[in-house]
Amino acid sequence: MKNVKYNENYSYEDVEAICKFLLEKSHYRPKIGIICGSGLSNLADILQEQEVIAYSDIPNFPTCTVQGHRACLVFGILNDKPVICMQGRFHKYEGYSTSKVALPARLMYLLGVEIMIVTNAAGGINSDYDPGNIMIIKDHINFPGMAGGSVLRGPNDERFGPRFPTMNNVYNDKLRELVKVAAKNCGISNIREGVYCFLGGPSFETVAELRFLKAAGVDAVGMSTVPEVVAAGHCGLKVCGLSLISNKAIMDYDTDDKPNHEEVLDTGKTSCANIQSLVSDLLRLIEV
Ligand SMILES: O=P(O)(O)O[C@@H]1C[C@H](O)[C@@H](CO)O1
Ligand SMILES: Nc1nc2[nH]cnc2c(=O)[nH]1
Repeated sequence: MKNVKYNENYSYEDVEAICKFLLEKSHYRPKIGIICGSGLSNLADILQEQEVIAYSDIPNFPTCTVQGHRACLVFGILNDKPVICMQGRFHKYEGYSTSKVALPARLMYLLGVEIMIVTNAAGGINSDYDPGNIMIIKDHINFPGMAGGSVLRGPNDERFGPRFPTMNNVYNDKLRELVKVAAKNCGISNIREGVYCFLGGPSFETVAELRFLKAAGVDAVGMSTVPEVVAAGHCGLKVCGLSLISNKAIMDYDTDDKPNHEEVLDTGKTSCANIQSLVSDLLRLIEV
């Protein structure tokens, strides 16, 4: 087991100190931030003129404990735009405090990022979805948030955003349309658009839970993203969310199939090239 500190709280000043460290280390002033989901760390490979900083070299920065998350920050250029890419996120189920899970979005905000592109691996609940499909997140269901476990729970620091932020259009409609254009440009036909549901994990869902989610209108289920998106929406970032459908949710009792993290990582390996072209063309289309 790594010697991981789970519970520290990250105040505005703590995030500011990390931001200052990075701005001193790097000459980049990123306008776009990317978070890589499980098995999708290679997404950062599309950045040119890279400056890579390991999370462990950043004072007071959390680490990653989940396989498939590389724990590096990569600065670089993509289609003439300065970008920061996080190879590895912090999940609530790892035991991290809410302010640690919110850190990537808040750090991006203080660095001057305007658009956050967040990716994840998710289980496909919609019966039309297959592994390898890419789902543009149109909206989310924040299960822990609906039950009092919001990433914004606790004292509100107005310097990040208001006490009661709206989540309408948090997955920015113009960005969603641009992703569709980018998918066409790249010849990616297996693009979908749907609702992502965030559950606490780390156990995968039971059949009964999956049937419940399907009845509630969920298209894909995962264990991340929403806390980052809520924190990003809180501080006014525009968000684009992409789920790689890594496995089909198992909705039947009469099967020996089981979801597993290896399958999730394998789909990431085989589908990362599609996400790379999609994000690359999206950045060409975005104006910042
Ligand atoms: O970080 P993401 O949401 O991409 O990772 C998913 C959810 C769990 O962390 C893991 C399960 O295989 O993949
Ligand atoms: N909760 C959940 N997260 C996932 N991440 C990748 N696949 C899955 C899944 O089937 N369920």
